Amino acid sequence: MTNENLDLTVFYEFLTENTAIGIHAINAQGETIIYNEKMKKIEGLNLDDVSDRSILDIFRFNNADESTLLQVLQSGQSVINVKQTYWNQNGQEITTINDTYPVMKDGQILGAIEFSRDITTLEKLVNQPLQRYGEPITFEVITAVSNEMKRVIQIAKKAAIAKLPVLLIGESGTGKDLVAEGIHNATDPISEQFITVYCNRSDGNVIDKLAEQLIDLPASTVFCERIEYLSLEQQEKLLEILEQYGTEHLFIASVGNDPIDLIAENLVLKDLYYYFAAMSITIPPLKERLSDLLPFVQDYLSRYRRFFGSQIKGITNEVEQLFMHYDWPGNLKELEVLLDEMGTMMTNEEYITYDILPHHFKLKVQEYRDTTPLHAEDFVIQAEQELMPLDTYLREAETYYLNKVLDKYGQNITKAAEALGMSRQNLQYRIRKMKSTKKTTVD
Ligand SMILES: Nc1ncnc2c1ncn2[C@@H]1O[C@H](COP(=O)(O)OP(=O)(O)OP(=O)(O)O)[C@@H](O)[C@H]1O
Repeated sequence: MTNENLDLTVFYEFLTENTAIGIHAINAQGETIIYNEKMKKIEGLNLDDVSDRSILDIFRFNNADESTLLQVLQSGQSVINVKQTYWNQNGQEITTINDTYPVMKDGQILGAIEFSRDITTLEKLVNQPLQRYGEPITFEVITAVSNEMKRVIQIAKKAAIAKLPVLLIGESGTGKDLVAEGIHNATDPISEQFITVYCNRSDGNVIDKLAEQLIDLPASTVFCERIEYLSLEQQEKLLEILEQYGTEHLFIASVGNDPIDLIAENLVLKDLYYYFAAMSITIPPLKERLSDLLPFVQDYLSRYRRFFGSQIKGITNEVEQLFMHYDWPGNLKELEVLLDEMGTMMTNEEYITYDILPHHFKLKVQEYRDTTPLHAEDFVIQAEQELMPLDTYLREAETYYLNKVLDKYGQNITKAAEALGMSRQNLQYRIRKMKSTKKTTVD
């Protein structure tokens, strides 16, 4: 067969399905026409047995990807080198770099195609140590303002004293690594080394490597992160290690879901669970302990000021409301990644405003923002709503409006006063009045 007669489609199909780059293509109507294996892996879809693409069309894809494709379809302009960190359908943290191009023929747009490079592992190896606190993790560094988190720290302290095996249970980004390191640093005398075994990035024989490392190792803390990602064979090996070295070293393990469910799904060996279960600590997701959110942001920003000499003071009320209503599937890690991302975009702003939020995050909170104009419903007279005295109504309307304007200008009094057509002093007086009224109402 000559090259001219060769059906290249077969080669293109093979290439698409076997490349290490995620590919998602849509036609001019915005319908998915290519969605390759690697993209399914990146998105965490378990659709091996699905070949019919129409089923893929109804699947809820990552919003930001979808919209970049649609955006490119509309504009005809490529969008390249967009770095994104998000939590996929399996709750795994994924970082990708995406290039999205229009597909043109004879001056007409036929569709758009996105190439997604999965850089999760690289990102973790290179950047995460930098995002760390630059100091050993002790319980004091961990944000624990909520009662739930205070309880976690309380049990973790007991675990450090007892030096018993610990199982940390919690979604991705809830702080299991931090708590494990906190336990290590609270042991007395402190164990020699803190070793993390990354089971979720395992190369298949990570436990064999641990076994080699443990020979001649002085008393240390060994943290096996996300044991449910180990093969059952590797879990058996881990059990053997625990039997052999359990009295010498402190072993801590973590799982991302309810361990009983993981056992039922045959993802975790019952005996391995029993080994750790005596001291299990559940770290609730961020959405169930929202009182940790703002203190975490404040801690983050004060570190940011210290390390980078930045001016940043806080977040505006509007951003705070959005943060408090978003459900944070990636928990504090997602919030931290978001703050990192905004940090790189800020120059000399003092407040994080809605405008600074990255596009992908705006999309996530768009529905809430659209359906819930901030307190605006308070000013609409509804038949069933109890009427308030005029001066209360006017005071609330003033508070609402001043806050909106201050947010718009990143809390800059001079600019906000100018926009409101009043002097700085007048605005400052009104802000003070607003704050004292708020205090009186709360007390
Ligand atoms: N309570 C907290 N206080 C301060 N920082 C936190 C807290 N929880 C999480 N973080 C931040 O989030 C990042 C991720 O947390 P961590 O790696 O401990 O989560 P994890 O539960 O182990 O997630 P995974 O299961 O994905 O490994 C940490 O580097 C830390 O900066």
